[in-house]
Amino acid sequence: MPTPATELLKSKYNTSDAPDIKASNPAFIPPTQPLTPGKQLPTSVPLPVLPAVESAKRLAAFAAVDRHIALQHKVIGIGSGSTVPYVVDRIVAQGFDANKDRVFLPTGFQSKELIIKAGLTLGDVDQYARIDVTIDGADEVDNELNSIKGGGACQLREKVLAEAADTWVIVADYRKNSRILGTTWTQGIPIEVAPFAYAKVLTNLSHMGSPSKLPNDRPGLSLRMGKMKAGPVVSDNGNFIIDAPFPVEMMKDPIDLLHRIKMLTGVVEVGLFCNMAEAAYFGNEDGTVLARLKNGSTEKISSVPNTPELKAQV
Ligand SMILES: O=C[C@H](O)[C@H](O)[C@H](O)COP(=O)(O)O
Repeated sequence: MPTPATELLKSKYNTSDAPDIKASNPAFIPPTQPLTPGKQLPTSVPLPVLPAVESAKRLAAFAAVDRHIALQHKVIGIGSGSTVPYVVDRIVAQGFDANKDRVFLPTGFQSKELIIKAGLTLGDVDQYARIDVTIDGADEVDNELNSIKGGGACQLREKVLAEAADTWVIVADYRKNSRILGTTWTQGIPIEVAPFAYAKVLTNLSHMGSPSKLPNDRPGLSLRMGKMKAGPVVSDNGNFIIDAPFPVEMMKDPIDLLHRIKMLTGVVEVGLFCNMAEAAYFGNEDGTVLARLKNGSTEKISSVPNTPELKAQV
């Protein structure tokens, strides 16, 4: 008996008993069935042309899926942020057969919606403690593949799905590629805290050296407040978020900083992800992708199959 999810998934792939969705979906990529590992998707796919930064995100996401999500991977973690929808698009493009026995675990409300809307099978990390691959975005990534995450307040679930994964991969655009964390993501390390403990943790962080003001009168250490909502941002887990910037000397050693912050009672999780990533993919404005690998090597991927030509992007 097919489940509603199977039916939705079938319809995504334009199988014989489903309506032709090509006309209504400009990002539709014809399924390759059966998909064989390493097989390239068909050419001449009508993907929409995107502004440069969005195009860079899409390139990174597509390259990461092509390299890290193979047929044998059945439990897949889907991260959060604006780059991740392209990850889901590329996974969907692997075809019905590739996806029908897979389960997808979200890192928050947004990715849960993405999984459901794509017609993929939703699971959770309490059912699948071991994940084959998790792909996620990041706010900034350094040379050692340490990253700042939590710009969207998802870092707790993101870290659980990163740790549970055999392979954790970062996707981002060129703006996130950095030498020292805190260079471009200046608003601070996102820290999820138990609501009743926030004032105590703010005091602790201040004593640790997080300034209350940044140059040019920008806000420093602070409780993250909602936009279009009176009061603080509340995470998917019902907690508050503190943004804590630190001086560059402290940011140079993110592992030490992570350990010190994590030890503060009331802290639930810290948006510093250290020594976790297998690889990071950065989409560039020129249509290439920079792959930075765990072993310290880098690779320039000069073209990603089935993406609009560079000339179409500029
Ligand atoms: O909490 C949010 C996450 O850590 C995101 O993965 C991160 O903020 C990056 O998001 P984006 O891809 O939109 O820059």
